[in-house]
Parts: sequence; C-alpha cells; structure tokens
Amino acid sequence: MSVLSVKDLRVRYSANGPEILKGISFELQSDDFLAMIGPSGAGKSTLIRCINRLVEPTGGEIVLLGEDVRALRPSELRRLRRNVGMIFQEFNLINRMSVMDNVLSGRLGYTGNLRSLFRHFPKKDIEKALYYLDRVGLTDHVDKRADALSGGQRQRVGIARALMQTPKLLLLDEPTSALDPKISREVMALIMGIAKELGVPALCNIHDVQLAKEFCNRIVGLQDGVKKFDGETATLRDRDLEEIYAMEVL
Ligand SMILES: Nc1ncnc2c1ncn2[C@@H]1O[C@H](COP(=O)(O)OP(=O)(O)OP(=O)(O)O)[C@@H](O)[C@H]1O
Repeated sequence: MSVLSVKDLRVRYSANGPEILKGISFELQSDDFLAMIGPSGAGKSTLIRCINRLVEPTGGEIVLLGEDVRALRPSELRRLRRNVGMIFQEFNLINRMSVMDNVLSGRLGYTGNLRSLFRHFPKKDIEKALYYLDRVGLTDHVDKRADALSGGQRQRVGIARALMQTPKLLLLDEPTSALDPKISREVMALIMGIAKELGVPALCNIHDVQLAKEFCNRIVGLQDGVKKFDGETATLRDRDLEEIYAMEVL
C-alpha cells in the first residue's frame, strides 16, 4: 500500500532563483525503508522537508496518508504533522532538559496548551516514554541532562522522541552523519528494527551509500534536483552510482 506518493515535485526557494527540485516523482510503500542518496546539494533535505511542508513546494503533488499535503489548511497540517516522526542529523534536543523531558516533548503536538505550558504529561505518556527509552537502551540515563550524553545516545533520545508521536511515517534527515561508523551502524540497525516492529515506513536521507545498501530495501538517487535511480537496493549497480555522483567526480 502506498503511504506517500510524490508526483512532479518542484521547488524554488525564490521566484528568480534556481529550480532545486526539477520534477521528482516516487512512491513509498507501507513496508519500505527507503534511502534517498545523492551528492551534497542534490536536494535531499529539500525533498524531505516538502513532505510535511517545512518547505513549500512550487509545483507538483504530495499525497501522504491519503491527504493532499499542499492543499491542507494550517490546522489540518498540524494534525498531519503529528503522524510524521522526524529524526535529524543534529538531534535537535534541548540540552538543558532531561532525557525524559526531551522524549516527552514528542507528545506536545497532542497535549493541550495549558498542559504543555506546565509540562504536565498524563501518566500513560510517561509510561510510554519509559517504554521507548528502554527500547532504545537508555533506561539508565532517563534523568540525565541531554548534553551529558554521547552523540549516539543523543540520537537514541531523538528516536524515542519521534516514536512518542505514534508516527505513521518516519522521516530521517542524515540521522548518522554526526556519528562515527560503528555508532552509525548501531543507530541505523535500531531505527530499522523499530520501524519493522511497528510496521512504520521510513524515508531516510543518507550520505553513506554503504549504510543505505546495508539497511534500506529501496534506493532513490538524486542529482542536481533530478531523480537518477529508483529501485530495489539489490538492483543498484556501480554505473548507477557513477551517474548519481557524476557531478562530484567531475
Ligand atoms: N533555505 C534555502 N534557501 C535557499 N536555497 C537553499 C535553502 N536550502 C537549501 N538551499 C539550496 O538548495 C540546494 C539543495 O540543498 P539541500 O540541502 O536540499 O541538498 P542536500 O542534497 O540535502 O545536500 P546535503 O547532503 O549537503 O545536505 C542547495 O543548492 C542549497 O544551497
């Protein structure tokens, strides 16, 4: 089943600026862990940010969970965004807050304004946070400040926070690029395992082609805003990679 359908997606950041995405189309199925690869500046982050309209497309269509994303009003967009868990390169944690509070902040889209103002969360949210903290291996770090953790641990907090939303889609923007190779592999294995367990599809921007091949069942390759490859990981050949990364070689 298609969870996300993107058709002829186009983006310009300014009216007279260059076209950054030049008509991208692809589908994400409910069991996909899809890697978006391509050289720096190809438009991977722009694309992922269009899906929940952190970036406004200039053309094309995005249908997410049956809804036409570009047509949504602000309140409908907020509701749709709750269904999308985002995991970022720089973790985006609040350093002075505890691990637990960072994870609970994943529920803010669901909690009433007054409750979130006083950071008063229902007991079931706290139980859920403890469950996910255990799942990502951070049970012993619940009360620590976020800035007392290593990079890999910080990304685990980011994963637990995204899961608190009960997402129907995970968007991962370079989740491992701030981590060393060993920890990157552990974090990718964790995200893939959880996505499978929960039956949630994922779209992952990733620089490291080796990691993409190891953990993702499908690969889309972008170069300069154009799709150069879209297929099962096993079908990606060296000459496809040469085409995707051609500009870097030159
Ligand atoms: N807010 C913005 N305003 C103007 N141009 C932007 C903006 N964000 C990105 N760009 C430009 O869009 C192009 C694509 O950037 P984007 O970050 O989407 O690529 P990327 O493939 O994710 O690259 P990287 O792997 O380096 O993160 C680049 O030329 C970049 O300079």
